[in-house]
Amino acid sequence: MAVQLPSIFAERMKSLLGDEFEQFMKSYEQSPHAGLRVNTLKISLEQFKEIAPFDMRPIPWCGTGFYVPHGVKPGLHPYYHAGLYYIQEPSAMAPVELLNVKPGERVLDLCAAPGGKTTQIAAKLQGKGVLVTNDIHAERTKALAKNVELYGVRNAVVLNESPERIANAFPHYFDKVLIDAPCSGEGMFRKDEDMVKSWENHSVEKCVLMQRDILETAAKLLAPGGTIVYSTCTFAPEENEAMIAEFLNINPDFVVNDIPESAGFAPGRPEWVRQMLPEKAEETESVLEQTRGTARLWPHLLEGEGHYVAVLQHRAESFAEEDGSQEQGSRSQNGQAVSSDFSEPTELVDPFIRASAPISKEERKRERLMRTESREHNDRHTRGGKAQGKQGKGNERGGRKNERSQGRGADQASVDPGTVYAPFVQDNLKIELAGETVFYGDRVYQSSVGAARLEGLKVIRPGWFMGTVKNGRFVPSHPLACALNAAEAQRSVNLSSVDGEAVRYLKGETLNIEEARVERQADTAVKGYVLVCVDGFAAGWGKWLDGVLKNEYPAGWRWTSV
Ligand SMILES: C[S@@+](CC[C@H](N)C(=O)[O-])C[C@H]1O[C@@H](n2cnc3c(N)ncnc32)[C@H](O)[C@@H]1O
Repeated sequence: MAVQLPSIFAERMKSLLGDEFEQFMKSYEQSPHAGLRVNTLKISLEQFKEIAPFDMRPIPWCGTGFYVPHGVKPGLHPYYHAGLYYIQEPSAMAPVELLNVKPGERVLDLCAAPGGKTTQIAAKLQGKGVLVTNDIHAERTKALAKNVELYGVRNAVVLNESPERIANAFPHYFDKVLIDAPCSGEGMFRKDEDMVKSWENHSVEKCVLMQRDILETAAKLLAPGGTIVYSTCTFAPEENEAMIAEFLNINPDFVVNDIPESAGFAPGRPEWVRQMLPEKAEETESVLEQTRGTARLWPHLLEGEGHYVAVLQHRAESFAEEDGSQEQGSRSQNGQAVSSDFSEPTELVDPFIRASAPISKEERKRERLMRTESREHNDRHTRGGKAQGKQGKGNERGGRKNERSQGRGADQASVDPGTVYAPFVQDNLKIELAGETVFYGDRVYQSSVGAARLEGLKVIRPGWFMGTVKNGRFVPSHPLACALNAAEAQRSVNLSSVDGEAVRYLKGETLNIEEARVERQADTAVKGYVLVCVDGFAAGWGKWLDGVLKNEYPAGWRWTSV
């Protein structure tokens, strides 16, 4: 057997699985299955099947998921850099499928880094609605933000917060909440031997404490009638059926939505709670049987690693009974109008006035405050402010106090970002901006939730990062390019993935591109920012001048393999 399993773990599994144990152990002799999920924000499934550079076989529980053969390295293809797919363990695709996200909804991914499930949710939303994605570990939010950006997500807000603080800012706001909980990781032993090593440190007991808190807080974030999907990649009943039974016991306004036993999904095992945790079983007996409708994904019963998923449905009527009104609901919160649908375009004429919904007095005041701060901030820096705040350049903090602590380069011009952003959009893009334009110092974002809602939170990205004001000019960001398609840019150039040109661009090289190759309308000047595409899919910016395409692909993103 390739993987050395901890003996306590093996003994427990033997006692739980009985006759099935031998089959379970045999699964550890096989290699883990590799998968990818097509990013339908950038390419249709049909189109990807036509151009897929490797063999693929469908994953039964995820319409956009495919197994790839062992030895294939999808991360070493230009299409990966163009964000056409996300490399994801097949079982890990199940929770979002079961969350049943629809375009236009408000969705929270509470434990999200590095972002596999966030990018899956984003694809389901198709740019419509709100996606708030969060992780409590600051370091891990870097990968989360990068994946959100690489996959061309326009309507996401990335936070680095505790669930409790998010619940204060977004009470009963979300239609769907995903909790891909921190867990003891037993289901990943075959895929990642480090998980075996860290199993002792991430003891089941420790994880149970975190999961309990997170689940309880998720209930405060959910809108009446909403759905929570709770998932782990562990087998321990304490973290699975027992956790769900405890939640149902404390929250009688929730029920388990049964997951059909198809595609190799096996039912939850309430009897294991009775066997291993008799006190917990006694305390939760009235609801425990519901956990049979949750799902266990077993490595010996399907082609994927070990996972657990529970779908928890809130009964909307119980919310009205408890609160006496629906006022806290997702569509009318505290009298604040929040742009609820990111698909609603704002007028391009003045992208700084949100046209989608009437805004409250308080919100107007906050927006004025944000703009004033932005100006004050730039003024401070032109007078020689302190460079690079504690949070690091990639982080934003909502609100006055935090904005002050941010810090920007002292060389920034005191220009109002609005005066250079709008002309850039008009001259270089063919899109209607959705959501609210938000300024954080010299950085400009389009936000699906707006600035007021984020006040005081540790915000990594308040929205789609459009660009930065540098020396009085607007410089478009890489994430802006990633989320565009060729038709949305005034100028684009196409590079082929097979003749080496795309890889040279991804490595950061300057390319010679003759004028005729720059796609544009007859009346558009050829000189300027060009959206660089790989086989037609946006990968980054270049700046064209006199037959030379200056490479704007960011250093930290470059292709480093030979
Ligand atoms: C299983 S991983 C998430 C994987 C991710 N959903 C994906 O698909 O890529 C669990 C994550 O929960 C985060 N986490 C741990 N405790 C948390 C808490 N109290 N609140 C929010 N996130 C937490 C961890 O930092 C970790 O990144």
